[in-house]
Order: sequence, then C-alpha cells, then structure tokens
Amino acid sequence: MKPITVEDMRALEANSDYFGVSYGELMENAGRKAAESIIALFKRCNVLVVCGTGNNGGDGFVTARFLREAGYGVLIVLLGRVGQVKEGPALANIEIVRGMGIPVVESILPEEVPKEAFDGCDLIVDAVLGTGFQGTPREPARTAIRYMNQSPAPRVSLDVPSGLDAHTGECAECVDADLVITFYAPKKGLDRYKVEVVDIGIPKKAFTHIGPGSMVGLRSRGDFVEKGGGGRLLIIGGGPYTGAPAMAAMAAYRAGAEIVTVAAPKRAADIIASFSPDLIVRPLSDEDFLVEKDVPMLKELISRHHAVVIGMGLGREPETLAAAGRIIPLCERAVIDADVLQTEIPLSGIVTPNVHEFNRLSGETLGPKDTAAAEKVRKFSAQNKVVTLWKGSPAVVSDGNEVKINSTGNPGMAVGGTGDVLAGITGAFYCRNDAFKAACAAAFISGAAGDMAFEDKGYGLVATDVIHWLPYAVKRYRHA
Ligand SMILES: NC(=O)C1=CN([C@@H]2O[C@H](COP(=O)(O)OP(=O)(O)OC[C@H]3O[C@@H](n4cnc5c(N)ncnc54)[C@H](O)[C@@H]3O)[C@@H](O)[C@H]2O)[C@H](O)CC1
Ligand SMILES: [K+]
Repeated sequence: MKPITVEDMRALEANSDYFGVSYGELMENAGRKAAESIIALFKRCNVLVVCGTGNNGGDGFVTARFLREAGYGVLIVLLGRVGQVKEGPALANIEIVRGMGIPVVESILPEEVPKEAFDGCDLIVDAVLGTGFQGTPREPARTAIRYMNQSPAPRVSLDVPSGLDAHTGECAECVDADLVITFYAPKKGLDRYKVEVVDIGIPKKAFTHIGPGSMVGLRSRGDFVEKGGGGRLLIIGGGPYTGAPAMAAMAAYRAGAEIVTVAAPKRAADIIASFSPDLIVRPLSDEDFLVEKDVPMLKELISRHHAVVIGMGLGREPETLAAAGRIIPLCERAVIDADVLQTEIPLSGIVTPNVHEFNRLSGETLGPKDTAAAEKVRKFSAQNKVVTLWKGSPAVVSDGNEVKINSTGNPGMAVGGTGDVLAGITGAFYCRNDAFKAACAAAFISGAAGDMAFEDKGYGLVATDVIHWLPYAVKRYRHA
C-alpha cells in the first residue's frame, strides 16, 4: 500500500467521525487490533506500555486494557501528567485503565522516567508519539526513546515508531521497533521496518462522500499573515444581471478570500458597487454586456489575482461568449460558471454546471437525483481535463479520476443565487488550493451553510442567508 500522508489520514478520521464511526471507536479499534496482534506474537508476559499524552498514547491505553484482560502483566509509563492527556478518547481511556487498577507511572522530567521498568519487562509497547509528532523529540519523550532502545525487550510501536516524523518519513532519533502496527495504511518512512497494517473500521462513506475531511488542510485567509495571502479573486460577471456577481463576490469574502474584485460592464458595475462597500468593482467598457474590447483590461486584472470566476450574470450575447472564449485561456485558475458554460467555450480549471448546463455541455440527459451522475461527471471531467462540480442533489465532484458525492445541502437551497454563492466559494478556495480540493471543500461548506440557513429559515431561505451562515460553517468544520 502507498503511504498515506498525515493530512489525508486526518481527513479520513474527520470523515469517519462525521459519517458515524467516532474518533473514540477508531481508537478502540486501533488498540484492540494492536493487542490482538501482540497476543498472537508474544505469549503472556510482563508488558511495559509507554504512552504519550496525545491520541497515540490513547491507542496505548486501549492496547494496555486488552492485554490486561488477556492476562498479561501491564505497567503504563505516562510521559506527562494524567491531567495533560488530550481531551476526548485518550483522556477517557486513561481514566478507564486507572479504574481497572492498571498502574500508571507519571513522568514529566527525564530523571523521573523509570529506567528499571524498561530493563525489567518482557515486551515494550511504544505509544509515545504518532502522526502528531514533528521535528525532534523533546523531553521526556527523548529519554523514553533511548530507554526503549537500550532495553533487551522487543519493541512494538503503534502507528509509527516514536520519533519518526510521519510528514517526512525522517527520523533523527526514533524507536528501533521490531514491529510497527500501523492503522489503516502505512505512513512515510516505515519501509525499513517490519510493518503490520490493521484496519480500524473507517466507514466506506468516509472515502466516497465529501465530509469535514475536505476542510482538513484547506489553506485560506487564516493561514497567511501577509495581506492578500488569503487569496485575491477576480469575478468577471454581470451585464444583463447584477445580483449574481455580487452574491458570488460576497460569498467569496465570507469563505476566506482576502481581496475580491468584480469586473463588470459599466452600467452593471455601478449597480454592483452599490450592493456593498466590501466590493471592489472595476467597470469595463460602457456597453450593456461584456465585449471583446474589454479583453485587454481584463488581461491586466487577471494577472493581479490568484483565481478568476467567470460567468454569472454575463448573459449570452454572441460577442460576450466570444470575449469569454478569449479570456478563459488567459486564466491559470478559472472557475467557469453559468452563462459561459457553452459547448463552444474552451473549458479549464473548475466548471460548476447545474444539471441543465451539464446536459447541454456533455450531451447527457441526467436528472438532478440521477444515480448515474457520478460516472457521467467523472467521464466528462476526464475527457475535458477539468474538475467538475456538478450541482445535482447531491452534488458530485470529480477530477476525472476520483469522484466524491457531497453530503450537505437541502431542497431549501433550490432558490436563485445559491449557484452564484457556490461558484464564489469555489473561487475563494481555488486561490490557494488545488482544483479538486477547492471544489470538494466548496461543495461541502456551501451545503453546510445552506443547512444552517435551512435550520434558521426553512424554505424561506434565500441565497444571501447562505452567505450569512458561511463563516459559521467554516468555523465549525475548519480543522486546525
Ligand atoms: N490513524 C487513525 O485513524 C487513528 C489514529 N489515532 C492515533 O492518533 C495518533 C495521532 O494523535 P495526535 O494526538 O495527533 O498526536 P500524537 O499522539 O501522535 O503526538 C502528539 C503528542 O506528542 C507531543 N509532541 C508533538 N511533537 C513533539 C516533539 N517534538 N517532542 C515531544 N513531544 C511532541 C504533543 O504535545 C502531543 O502530546 C496517530 O498516530 C494514531 O496513533 C487514533 O487514536 C486512532 C485512529
Ligand atoms: K508510536
């Protein structure tokens, strides 16, 4: 199996918790499976379980419990105080093992780590550091790693040998594990160890559906200190219509873009600017719709933004479509939406068709709930080398290889403007993330905000309510 990155592992865990198998159950499964492997390999003996204060330590507490119940002698050395153990399943499990009377020796300082326990046991379980570790081991982990390596007892590491940085596979000073029992999939740097991969019961939906995992590792405004780091987005829209680009722009701000510029034909620009002082509006030529003579100015604007959203409210005048056909190839990161989703337009980046627009583009005849949508969207994405965010119910996202089904949203969102909001969010995320990640996260968070809006207003919700709830949805699902 290919090693899984720490970020992808965290995303799977977040989806697992969201789709029904909680972090606690994952830890229980991890610890139980580790104990079963150990019991199969080592007859009853005295086991030292060395635990950190994070979830890797949590796995150690569960492993200790199962070994004790199987008649093994168990001693836990905790590298910290019980009060420092991570909130959640790890803390719950240290309380359980203490309640069972399993001795727990707390060591804060290096000199408090009981070397005699390492030398006097028959087997060591290393549950000090897992995928949450980076850099070089600080004390007392460092001393514990040394004592484990100096002990004559065999060493079994949980998930990764403590001291191995699973982000890079590097290991300055790590446990010389005789066996690594790793969860769900190998991590980077395990190729030089004897490894056993154990399944911990992550549900299928965690892989097939878009959940909070789509927000794990999403780079947005909060991650950047320099101004404009959160992403500069250009929205090319408006003409016959003015609300659509304004909604897309406001949604982009609420999703974390730092600068959002709306470029629209003069008359529309003046109206859009009146919607909100937040909007930076650049009027194009004095025509009622986008025309080819606007291209030079747009070329300059495109070069000053990370991503472009083009389409909503432009209308379908032949000259507008011709101009769009010249503009899109100028964009490194384009979200192509609504009016310009026409067969003669060159597609790239991310396309965000509703069901009708997709059928027009692909020649398919899908209905909004069509179960065949996933494969049709994947095929279309592969043929056109784009990421497609198909706005069915549920939404489907594909990059031509992977296909994900969205898990948020509700029928109340079938109201004008929610597509513009979704395209704005997609553009905001696309400024700083790859296309597939941006589209998945946008589908998820737009639907999550829409669910909050539905909770609040039922079928009376309108697109601006989704914009209102966006920051709350981002805050709720934004994994640090
Ligand atoms: N993969 C799964 O589905 C499951 C994984 N689990 C286990 O959880 C760990 C990851 O846990 P996490 O809380 O993120 O971090 P760790 O326990 O690995 O380590 C954090 C712990 O270590 C301290 N720390 C961080 N850096 C250093 C350092 N340089 N020196 C010393 N100490 C450091 C930090 O302060 C924390 O206390 C994963 O590996 C699995 O074992 C789930 O429990 C089960 C499902
Ligand atoms: K470990």
